[in-house]
Amino acid sequence: MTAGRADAFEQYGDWDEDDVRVRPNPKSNRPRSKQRPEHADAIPGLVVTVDRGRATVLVADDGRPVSVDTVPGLAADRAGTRDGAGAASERVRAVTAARARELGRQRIVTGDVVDLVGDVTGAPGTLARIVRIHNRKTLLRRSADDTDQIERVIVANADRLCIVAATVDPEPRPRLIDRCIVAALDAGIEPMLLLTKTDLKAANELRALVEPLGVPIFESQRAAAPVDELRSAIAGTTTVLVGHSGVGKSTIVNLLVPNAEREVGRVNDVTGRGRHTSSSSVALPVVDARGRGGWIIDTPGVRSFGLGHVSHDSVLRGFSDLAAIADDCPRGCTHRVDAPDCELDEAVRDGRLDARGADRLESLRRLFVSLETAEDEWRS
Ligand SMILES: Nc1nc2c(ncn2[C@@H]2O[C@H](COP(=O)(O)OP(=O)(O)OP(=O)(O)O)[C@@H](O)[C@H]2O)c(=O)[nH]1
Ligand SMILES: [Zn+2]
Repeated sequence: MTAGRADAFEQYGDWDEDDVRVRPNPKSNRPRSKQRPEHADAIPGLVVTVDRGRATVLVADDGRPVSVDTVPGLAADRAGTRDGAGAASERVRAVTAARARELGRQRIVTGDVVDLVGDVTGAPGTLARIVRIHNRKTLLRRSADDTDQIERVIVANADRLCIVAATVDPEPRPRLIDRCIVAALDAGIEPMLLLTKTDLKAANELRALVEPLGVPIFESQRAAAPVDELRSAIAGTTTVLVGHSGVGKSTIVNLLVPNAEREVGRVNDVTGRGRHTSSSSVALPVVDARGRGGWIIDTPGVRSFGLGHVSHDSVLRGFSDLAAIADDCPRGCTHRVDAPDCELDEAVRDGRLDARGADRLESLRRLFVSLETAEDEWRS
């Protein structure tokens, strides 16, 4: 690495991860275009999976960025129900790409919007180069464990995190659900909960735990999965699915995207590596009953959420009503149960927080605890 490249890395190597931090980040105001004046002919694409250094990038034939609006045509095409006569923006091809050297160590993840140069035809055996990663709206991250400050990026640009948990078999792990909620809130991603196997056991306990947080809850039974409701919830968004092995995540993905298996095979065909060979995250198009599109991102490799990178404040910010009250807390207040003169306790006493608000506070404090206790893992 030359000195110049090393400097460039010093300066920009981390900007993608800094990008979604809530605290002000002086770097983010720096113009990036100065560093990357070249590649004016680059075209944008959406990274749908990354496998051993090769990204599969969807590129629209009309050169416009692939968005949720592109999904209906794309899904119809892939399902074979359309003859390819869709609007221009719906014509999409998969391009295999590797990162260009100038990206330094910046990681490319599923959900990234990138700029491509080189052979972008997507023809078999071709390889394009990724020269830029667009600013990320959100970045779902985890630490390797709770003491680790180093963040691993999981998925970029997600709007929602759908936590899939079974009411039984495997036993639900409420602390793990909390951890997922915390990771989502920290990333500015809306959490939602999908409780499966409610035909085997009712969801009451888990509901009671999560409802005060205002997290939307869906229930699914063997013969009655809420496919339409989920598709509507996903429409217009990029929704990441996480869950312990065996909870029924694949079952749901296959219901939401009837050709998902084939898709996975097809995506991997593009990389020439066959199907079912990787545990990488994959973005799949979902269309709801009204024809609106969205993406789900299945994350088979995500087994844990180390929260070493998460602060109390970033969790509190997910609760704007409580955060507004906590503005009046004593300096350095931890807002925990034992915090002296916490304004949130005062608000319960003087009625600013009603019974529901008090429940919410209790749940928030439970989330704080998940920042302070050792990590739990999804391991079967
Ligand atoms: N009774 C019942 N069984 C379900 C339900 N959803 C899934 N299952 C069963 O649970 C088992 C696991 O389902 P999968 O969809 O493979 O679970 P997964 O979360 O993808 O697990 P991995 O494939 O190991 O990652 C299968 O035998 C499913 O048939 C449900 O709502 N009710
Ligand atoms: Zn406080």
